[in-house]
Amino acid sequence: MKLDGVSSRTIWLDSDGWSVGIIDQTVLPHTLVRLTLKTVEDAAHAIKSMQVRGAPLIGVTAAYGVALAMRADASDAGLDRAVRFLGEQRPTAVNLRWALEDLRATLAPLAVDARAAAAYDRAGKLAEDDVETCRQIGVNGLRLIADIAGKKGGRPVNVLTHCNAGWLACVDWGTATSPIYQAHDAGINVHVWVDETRPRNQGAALTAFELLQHGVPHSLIADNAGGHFMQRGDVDLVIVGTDRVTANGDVANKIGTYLKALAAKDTGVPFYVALPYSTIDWRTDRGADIPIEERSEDEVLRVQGKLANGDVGSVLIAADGTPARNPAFDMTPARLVTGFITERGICPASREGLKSLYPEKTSAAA
Ligand SMILES: CSC[C@H]1O[C@H](OP(=O)(O)O)[C@H](O)[C@@H]1O
Repeated sequence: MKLDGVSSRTIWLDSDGWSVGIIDQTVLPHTLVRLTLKTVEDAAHAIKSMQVRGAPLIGVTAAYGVALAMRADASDAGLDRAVRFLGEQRPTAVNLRWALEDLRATLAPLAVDARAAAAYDRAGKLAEDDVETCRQIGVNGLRLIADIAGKKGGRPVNVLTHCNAGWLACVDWGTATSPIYQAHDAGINVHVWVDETRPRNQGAALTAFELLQHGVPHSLIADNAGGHFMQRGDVDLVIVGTDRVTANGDVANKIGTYLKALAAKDTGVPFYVALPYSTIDWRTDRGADIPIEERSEDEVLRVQGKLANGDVGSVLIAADGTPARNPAFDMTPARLVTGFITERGICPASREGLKSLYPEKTSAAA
C-alpha cells in the first residue's frame, strides 16, 4: 500500500542487510515515524508496546527478532532464549507462536554459523508469503462485495469493520481490508463504516488513515453506533480480522467484535472473518481456551491523540484513581460467524468448513 503516495510496507530489511525497519504505529496517524530494530529486545519491545501490531505483522516481526537474536548468539541456548522471550510478549495472536515455531524448525537442524543468514532468509520469505496471502484473501473476498454490488444498482456497498485488520496489521494489503481495497480498485462503489475501536482506537487511528490514504470512502463511527446502522439497513456486510481461529471455528479478535457479531446476527447482516492460514490454531479446539490478553488499565483511562500544541499525547478521561479493566480481545463463537475469507477461498465458520479448505490439517498434523 501507499503512504503519502509512496509505496510502503510495515516491516523491511534495512540497507545494511541486518537491521529491521518498522513503522511506529503508536503515533499514527499524527506522525509517521520509522524505527530501526537492532536487537531481539528491540523486536520484543516493538511487539509488546504495539509499535507493530496485528496478528500477521506480530508473527513476521518475531521472525526478524529471531534473526536479530541469531546475530548475537546462535547457540541452541540462544535460539531457545529468543523463541521463549519473543513468545511471551503477547498471548492471543497465534501467529506469534506459529512464526517462532517455524523459525525454530528452520534453524535447529543447522550448524550454528549458518543460523543467522537462514533466519533472515526465512523471515523474508514469511514476509513475502504474507503479502501474497493477504492479496489472495482480497481476491476471494472481492467476490462477496461484487455479489452485493450487483444487487445495489450502483449504490455503495456498505462494509463495517472493527479495529485495524488492514495493511498496517500485516506486511501489506491487510486481511479484512484487502477485499475492500480490491473492490475499490476494481471500480466497485464501496463505503466503509470504521469502528473507532476503543480503547486504543486502532480503527480511528489506523483503518481510517489507511482508507483515507487509498481514497476509499469511509465514515468513522463510535463503537456503539454499529448496531444502530445495522438496524437501519445501512450495513450490507461486516468483515473483521482475527488473532486466532480455533479448530472449531471460534474467533478471537479485538474487544468489541463479539458485540458486533451479536448485532449482525440479530439484524441478518452477513458477518465474515478474514484470515490467513497462519491465524488458524489447529491445536486449540474451542474459543474458550484462547488466552485473552489483559493490557494496562491506562489504555482505558486515557485517550491518545494530537494535543493542542501539535504533540501526540493522551488525556485522562476519568477521575484520578478510577480503577479500570482492559481485556484486549474477546471470543466470538463460530455460530455467530457467517464464514471465513481465506487465501484458499471462503468457507463456513466450522470445523468442517476449515477442513474443506485445509484438508491436509488434522489435529495430529497441526
Ligand atoms: C489482521 S490481524 C488484525 C487484528 O489484530 C488486532 O489486534 P492488535 O491491534 O491488538 O494487535 C485486532 O484484533 C485486529 O483484528
